[in-house]
Amino acid sequence: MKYRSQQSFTHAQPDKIGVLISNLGTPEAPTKQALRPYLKQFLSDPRVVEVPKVIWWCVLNLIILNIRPKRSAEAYKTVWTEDGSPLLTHTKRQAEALYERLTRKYGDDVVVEYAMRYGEPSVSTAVERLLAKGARKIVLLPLYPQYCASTSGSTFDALAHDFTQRRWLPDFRFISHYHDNPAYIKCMADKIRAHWETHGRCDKLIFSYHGIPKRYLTNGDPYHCECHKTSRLIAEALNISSDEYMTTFQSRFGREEWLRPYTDETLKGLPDKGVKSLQVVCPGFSSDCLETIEEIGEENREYFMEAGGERYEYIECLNSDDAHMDMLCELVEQNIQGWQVGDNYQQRDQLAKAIGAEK
Ligand SMILES: C=CC1=C(C)c2cc3[nH]c(cc4nc(cc5[nH]c(cc1n2)c(C)c5CCC(=O)O)C(CCC(=O)O)=C4C)c(C)c3C=C
Ligand SMILES: [Fe+2]
Ligand SMILES: [Fe+2]
Repeated sequence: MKYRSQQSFTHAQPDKIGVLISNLGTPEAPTKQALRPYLKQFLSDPRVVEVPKVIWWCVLNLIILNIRPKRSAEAYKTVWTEDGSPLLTHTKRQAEALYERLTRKYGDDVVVEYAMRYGEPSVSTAVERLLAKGARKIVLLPLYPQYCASTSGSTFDALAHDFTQRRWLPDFRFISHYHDNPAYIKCMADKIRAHWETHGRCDKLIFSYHGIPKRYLTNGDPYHCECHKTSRLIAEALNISSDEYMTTFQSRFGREEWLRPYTDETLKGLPDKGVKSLQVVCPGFSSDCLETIEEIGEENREYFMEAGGERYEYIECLNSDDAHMDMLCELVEQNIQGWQVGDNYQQRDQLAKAIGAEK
């Protein structure tokens, strides 16, 4: 059979709403062996690396996959916990917290799953779980506040690809971004304000976002603009002026030019300009992960202090903070408007009886 059927379907099954949250993905373990397949899957995605296929196949397989897994494994070792990868742990907790909130309001008419775009549980695994639980309407929420084709777009591709092999397509909704959602901006501003209340203020606040090749911006990706808009809105909510904060881009990969200013170069240069104390926050990451804990929390701290900085504080991501989970729950609710839960059940059951096809 070319198309997979809905194995679990019976006429007596009410329609449920399936909420699928996702994040980038992470290796199975902080080892060279586990990094290789993870990086291969990730960096083979044409949404991530937009380079002609044959050229990129050679670069990836002959160079990068022979060097990078060892280096990345060392970095992952520094953030790995007893529960595993921080990104996976936070995403799991977020799914649980979201489920708790949604079931409080909608009972068992709503089911929640989480997925990793690269690695496990994959988008297909999560979809299978949602369908098995009776989801007939699916809302996909990639946990990237700012839209980028390489992240949010790629997650959409994975979902769409999964359904190319299924007979029965549910109703879909896709939350492509929430970079200027007032509740998200408030969460970020409150998190920073709470940090100020316990630690006081520094000379500057740095908003550091994951970078992308500059070429993607010039080819029309809205990511750069959305990052700047997020920073501006958070700054407005905090009532700080444009000389009290900066937007920078981190995690450069490869040789081509990425979005500027680069976080590492900026931090190395600030002490000479008289900026001796910094607070750094990463509004583009909904969960702490390698790129925030190790790169911002450790590596960039060293750059700044070695260049003459005196005080450096990293402000954690929203993770599964109550305020963040309330905000994400509200976002999901806004996007399931008009979907009546369990609505088709009775009609379908009556129809099935009428045609004698009851199961
Ligand atoms: C938040 C949005 C992200 C964008 C945009 C993004 C783009 C992007 N990333 C790479 C290459 C790598 N990224 C890696 C890790 C990583 N990236 C994101 C998020 C975005 N990436 C996260 C959340 C993580 C951390 C995952 C974790 O397990 O904690 C890595 C792997 C680590 C390493 O070897 O450095 C690579 C490689 C490219 C090329 C890219 C281009 C658009
Ligand atoms: Fe990345
Ligand atoms: Fe990094």
